[in-house]
Amino acid sequence: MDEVLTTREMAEADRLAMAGGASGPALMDRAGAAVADAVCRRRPAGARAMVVCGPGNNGGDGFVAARVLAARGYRVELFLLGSRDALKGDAAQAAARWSGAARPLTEAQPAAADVVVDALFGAGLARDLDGEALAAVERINASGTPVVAVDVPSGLDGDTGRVRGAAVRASETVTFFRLKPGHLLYPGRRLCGPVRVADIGIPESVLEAIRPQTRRNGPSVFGDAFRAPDEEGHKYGRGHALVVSGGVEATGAPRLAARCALRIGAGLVTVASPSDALAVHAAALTAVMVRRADTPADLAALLADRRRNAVALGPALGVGAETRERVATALRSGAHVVLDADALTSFEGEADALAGLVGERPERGVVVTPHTGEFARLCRGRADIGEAESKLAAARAAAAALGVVVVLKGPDTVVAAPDGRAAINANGTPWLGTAGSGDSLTGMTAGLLAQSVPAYEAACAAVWLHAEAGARIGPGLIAEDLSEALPAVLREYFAGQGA
Ligand SMILES: NC(=O)C1=CN([C@@H]2O[C@H](COP(=O)(O)OP(=O)(O)OC[C@H]3O[C@@H](n4cnc5c(N)ncnc54)[C@H](OP(=O)(O)O)[C@@H]3O)[C@@H](O)[C@H]2O)[C@@H](O)CC1
Ligand SMILES: Nc1ncnc2c1ncn2[C@@H]1O[C@H](COP(=O)(O)OP(=O)(O)O)[C@@H](O)[C@H]1O
Ligand SMILES: [K+]
Repeated sequence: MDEVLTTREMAEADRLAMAGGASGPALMDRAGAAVADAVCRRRPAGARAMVVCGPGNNGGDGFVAARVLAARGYRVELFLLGSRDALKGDAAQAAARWSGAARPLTEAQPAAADVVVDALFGAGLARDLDGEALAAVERINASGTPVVAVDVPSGLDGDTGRVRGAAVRASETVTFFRLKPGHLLYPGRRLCGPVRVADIGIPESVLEAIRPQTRRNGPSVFGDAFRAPDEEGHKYGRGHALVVSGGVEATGAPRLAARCALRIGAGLVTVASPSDALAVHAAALTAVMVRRADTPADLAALLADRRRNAVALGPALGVGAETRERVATALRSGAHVVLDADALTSFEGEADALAGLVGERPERGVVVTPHTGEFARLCRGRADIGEAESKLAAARAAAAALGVVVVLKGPDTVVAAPDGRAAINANGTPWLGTAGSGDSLTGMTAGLLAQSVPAYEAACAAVWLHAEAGARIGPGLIAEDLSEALPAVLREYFAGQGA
């Protein structure tokens, strides 16, 4: 159920279902009935339901919902953008079975209704709203009346999560068969409200032909790759993560990362520290080890020991030539690499230089974990990435250009692999927006890479487990809590695998 379909893929699912014997009107009937069910959960029979319909099949779903609601005793008024005669195909058939009036959309007064069904535009939204449609959306949003949106809130682009001119602010959304990217990407996610995915009779088997490349992030994405340790295993079988520290005034971030790397299961974790910070780290760390590394050559010497199989650089490391050299050293070693924060900003506007270094050792995993600001700096000058139509498209383009797994962070973190796979995360909490939260994610990623989880799955697992830990703590969360919340999160995760 975690596949996410683009509007084009959804149309293909529809086509394949019909080629396999499903009928268009039957699909539309189930879609409209699912919308009516949502209205019934919200308001009792007898309530005033206003259905606003557009000129395509989204409007067709609205006609079905109107018919079902009227039959269940609701007082239904239906308003249509355009004329009834202009409706085509399944929508025309659905309209023919609606015995009530279809009044002009300009007359719709949503403030007078108990609930609005928004069936103006769905997957077929082709341009920014204007004129009558725009005015109707503005009236709906000003009314304060609860809204059940059909497929997507009208005006929301289902592929990008962006608003085209204006969009309905829905109380809930009923979509069909699978989620679309716009339900998960902001601002779309907020405009949808809770999203219900209705089964309308499209068989699962259509997915084998469509092979969707996008998923909602969760254990279905990474569960096969991240398993509990083997019964007869030992710490050396769970890898050794190295976290590179900056100077004495910047030791907290790498320590947060190191602790998370250990908590998520790396067998050993070492902080590589410059001399001036050694004593600070030594005093603050117990299970995590400390080794001296003043120069990039020192780092290279530590990484020459191939048992140190994952390295994280960036948190509080400082921006500049020295950090670039450390990044180059890490990328030339045999270790898997996570780059965050200053490690990425040190390549500001030079994504190609970073891609060149990555390309020297294509066999090992590299994950970058920028927030939006770091991403924009790194990709400055790359119009193909900067002007991408969505966060999802931008992360994918960057992953392909850099040859790395990109974790583009935020409330709707996107993880993208160079081969086109992508996952959108949705289990977080705004309480994660706190100092050191990203450093913790970097550490979790390194800890999973150390355990030989492949880069894409490691990134997806780290993002999901980090968000899960954050959501469990919620109000009052500080970054130190994240590592401490992991044991309970991991226990449940492994229990879910039957481990
Ligand atoms: N696929 C499936 O499996 C199933 C799909 N189902 C349903 O079908 C929906 C998709 O239907 P759809 O393709 O007919 O598109 P839809 O969203 O109704 O809009 C197209 C119409 O709007 C118009 N229009 C567009 N933008 C506009 C604008 N800014 N301002 C004004 N007009 C604008 C556009 O006009 P045109 O661009 O041609 O001028 C055209 O007339 C989908 O969301 C789901 O609800 C379900 O029944 C279950 C099975
Ligand atoms: N509103 C939010 N909802 C969910 N997750 C969030 C939200 N804001 C931030 N986060 C998450 O918190 C982390 C913040 O990372 P970052 O900005 O690098 O923090 P820092 O640099 O302080 O460590 C990221 O994993 C991000 O996805
Ligand atoms: K809609």
